[in-house]
Amino acid sequence: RRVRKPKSPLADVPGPQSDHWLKGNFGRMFQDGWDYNLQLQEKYGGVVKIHALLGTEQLYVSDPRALHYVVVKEQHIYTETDMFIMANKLIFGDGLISTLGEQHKKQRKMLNPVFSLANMRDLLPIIQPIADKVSAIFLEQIPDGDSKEINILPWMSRGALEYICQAALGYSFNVLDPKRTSGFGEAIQKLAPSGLRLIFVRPFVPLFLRTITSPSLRNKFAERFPLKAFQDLRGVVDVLDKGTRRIFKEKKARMMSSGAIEASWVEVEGDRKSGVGGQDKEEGERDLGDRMRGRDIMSIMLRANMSSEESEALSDEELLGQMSTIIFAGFETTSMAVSRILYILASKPEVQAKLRREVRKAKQQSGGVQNGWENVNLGYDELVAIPYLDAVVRETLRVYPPTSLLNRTCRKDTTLPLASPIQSASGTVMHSVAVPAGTNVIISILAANHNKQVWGPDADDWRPERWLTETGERIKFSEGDGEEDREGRVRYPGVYSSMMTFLGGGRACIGFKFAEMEIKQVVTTLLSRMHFSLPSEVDAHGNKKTIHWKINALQVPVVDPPFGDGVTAQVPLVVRKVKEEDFSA
Ligand code: HEM
Repeated sequence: RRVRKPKSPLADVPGPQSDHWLKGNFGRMFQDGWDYNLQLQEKYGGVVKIHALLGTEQLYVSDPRALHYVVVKEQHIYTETDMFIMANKLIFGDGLISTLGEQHKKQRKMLNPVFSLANMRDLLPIIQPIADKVSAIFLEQIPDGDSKEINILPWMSRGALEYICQAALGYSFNVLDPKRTSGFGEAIQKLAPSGLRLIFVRPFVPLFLRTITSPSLRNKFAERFPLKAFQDLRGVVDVLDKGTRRIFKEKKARMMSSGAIEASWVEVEGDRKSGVGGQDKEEGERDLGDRMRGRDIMSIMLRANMSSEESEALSDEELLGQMSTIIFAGFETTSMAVSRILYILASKPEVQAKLRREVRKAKQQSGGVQNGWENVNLGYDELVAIPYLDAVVRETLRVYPPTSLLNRTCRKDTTLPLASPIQSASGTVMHSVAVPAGTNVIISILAANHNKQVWGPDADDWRPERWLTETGERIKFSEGDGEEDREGRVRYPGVYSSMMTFLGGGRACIGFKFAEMEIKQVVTTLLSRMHFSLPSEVDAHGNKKTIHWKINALQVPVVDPPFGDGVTAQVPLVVRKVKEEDFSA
């Protein structure tokens, strides 16, 4: 007699057939998967059954009410996957992205105020010179009265790294000067590629490490693990760990010796006064102690921790874990967003001109234009108050979210209610989906941000005006709960405006205000001085040089053959000094 295979608990959830015995549907989803991801939602609805690695089944979720359950209402049931937590612990130590439950909550409680508006206002003028430096690097390369094609991607990436290192650690690692970059700066730049190469093997690596309970034995195994990407990553992590530990020790010692924990900032005079650091400093590294005056995230965090109740304070290991976590989380995401905005502006000259006009107006109104309006540095409130800039940034982050897919594991049998019913595989109408414990859930930020029922029939179009009233004011949006609002529209539980780019709930992006501030500062600085356009090169067969944005695990912009190899990440744009006509194109 033939033994019947037991029916899968997800059997009735609609979804595509598997494409491959090993990769399931992951090949199409994670490699240049833009169309595939959007079609999944269009064809099957807000909850889709997909085939993951080795024939396992997962849920692919973009319905607003279902996502409200996953990230807010039942976030304790849908936790980060074991592999994610384990791999992050190995890489970053005890930071926010490596902890769960009460420990994670305690860390968030300590860290949320560190990213307050007041701290952002304080940080902005300190990091303005970075945008000025990037702008100077571009201008130096352009011959007088001419233009030049520049691959902006590495500069956006180096700029974002400098931003996050200065803001997080109060240190410069000179990454904008490739000849003098410190070992620490180089290590972080390698972190993203080796981390990404590991995405496909990550599910298996920690699985076997997890079975080893002794930490020292686990380390021994990790040391000998025969995979180059894994070993590269370990080398990078080692440099990161040593660097952050050293800086942490210096700051803590300074703070203890100054005894000014309660002060709004601690006056530090670098190595001279504290007598720590200095001797260990690496080539190409600069302590910004005097300029930062304790306003960097690590110092703010240390002060907050020292003055909090013992039961609420974090251990030194937990504080340290936050530093590499914040640097990693805030680096490639932001640089990809700025690159995407500049690419869009290059392809839409009329939008670029309008934005430049708005920026000029804001800078002129801000005053102090004796040295030229383009050199005026806007304060935090002035910068975030430019409605069109805000609309361009938000619309880019909505249509092209830098992280498009996230993973969770459901820990207890439960049910996902839906805002929009779906048709089951057997043809019935489903208003909710039963989710058995152990099911992996993919949160599709991309599909959520393109949901036509929420964003309208033109959801796929990049249209900044959707964020503005007819008179150009900013429309006010509130956080959603997956229910209908008074106008009958369902909203997502994103940190703001129904947008899932920064997620929502207890594990939402803690650095979203910082990210938006940085993006806006870089864009306004560059746009005030330069004009960007797409490459116009054409080969003998009439093929035009084009940039193609692949959606893999992260976004990867490449140049299609014959001009590029279709693999190497790059964004070549034609750059020249701004002219009067560039305000009215
Ligand atoms: C455009 C830029 C950014 C985007 C799109 C973005 C997006 C996200 C998303 C989707 C998550 C949730 C990840 C998950 O739960 O698996 C997240 C978490 C996080 N982000 Fe961001 N992020 C950005 C910039 C930043 C910056 C600049 C910082 C730091 C200054 C930062 C720090 C973090 C941290 C620490 C977490 C972990 C939060 C937690 O688990 O409690 N991010 N981010």
